[in-house]
Amino acid sequence: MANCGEPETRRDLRVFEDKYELTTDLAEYISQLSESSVNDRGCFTVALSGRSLIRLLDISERTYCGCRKLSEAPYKKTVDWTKWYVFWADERAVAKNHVDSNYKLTKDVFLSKVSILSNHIFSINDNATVEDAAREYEFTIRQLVKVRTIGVSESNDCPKFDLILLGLGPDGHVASLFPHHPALELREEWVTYITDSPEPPPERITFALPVINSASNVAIVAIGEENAMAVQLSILTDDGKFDACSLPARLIRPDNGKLVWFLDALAASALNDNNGEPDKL
Ligand SMILES: O=C(O)[C@H](O)[C@@H](O)[C@H](O)[C@H](O)COP(=O)(O)O
Repeated sequence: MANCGEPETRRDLRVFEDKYELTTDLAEYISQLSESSVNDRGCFTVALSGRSLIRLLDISERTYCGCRKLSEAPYKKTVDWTKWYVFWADERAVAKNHVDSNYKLTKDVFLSKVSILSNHIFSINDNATVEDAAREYEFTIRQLVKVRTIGVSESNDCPKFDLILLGLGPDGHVASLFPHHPALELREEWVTYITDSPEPPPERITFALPVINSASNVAIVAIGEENAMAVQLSILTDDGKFDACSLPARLIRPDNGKLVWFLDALAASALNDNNGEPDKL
């Protein structure tokens, strides 16, 4: 069995009535981290995952009084977007204009609405093979660590992103790190690639675990009942009988950073089963 030990972690559990309240708090959380990173380091390095997490940044299908989005007031003016550096914690190996592209989704619903400098947005090379794209992406990140645009971990030479935003799959996958996948065991690579994703498309690049766990802040955002079991199994404490490789989200334990779970009530609905009342906002 792979070495999937589980060190203690600083974790904050935020549960919201619905995805609108979650979106509002997520926007404030990101805005505050941006401000503190820019004050401390002069820039803010953030890595995104795909799908519903990105859509939450620009939730619009229902006007909801009080729902604040990062791409709108007050943040549109208060966030120092020119200091942002944007990366992807995982990306599908498809063309940038392909419907499955996390870059395309992020550009359409978020990047096109805020003034982040285009040369501060680091997407993968969609003309390369998935293997070369992963290698090139790691090389780009290594260059930015050298000049300290991206910080470096105190405990290893890994990049220390200011924030890594992750979604959660019903099988407990985060980024493109899937249950029992050899990619979970990588310790030297910062960025790796897979060609057998159980979810389409099969070819993806993804940050390796040590990079995610070297971040200053990691947020896992999960909504909907379909994620309730994965949330419960990721958060509940147990006596180590649990093979954590079967649920990659359990392996998200920032070494010197902070983990925050953003959950709507449906995604948190199974937490009561084991641990009693979760923290409720
Ligand atoms: O590119 C991807 O597929 C994502 O980065 C992946 O890790 C996603 O975050 C989860 O699959 C959750 O996706 P949903 O939130 O849409 O269920």
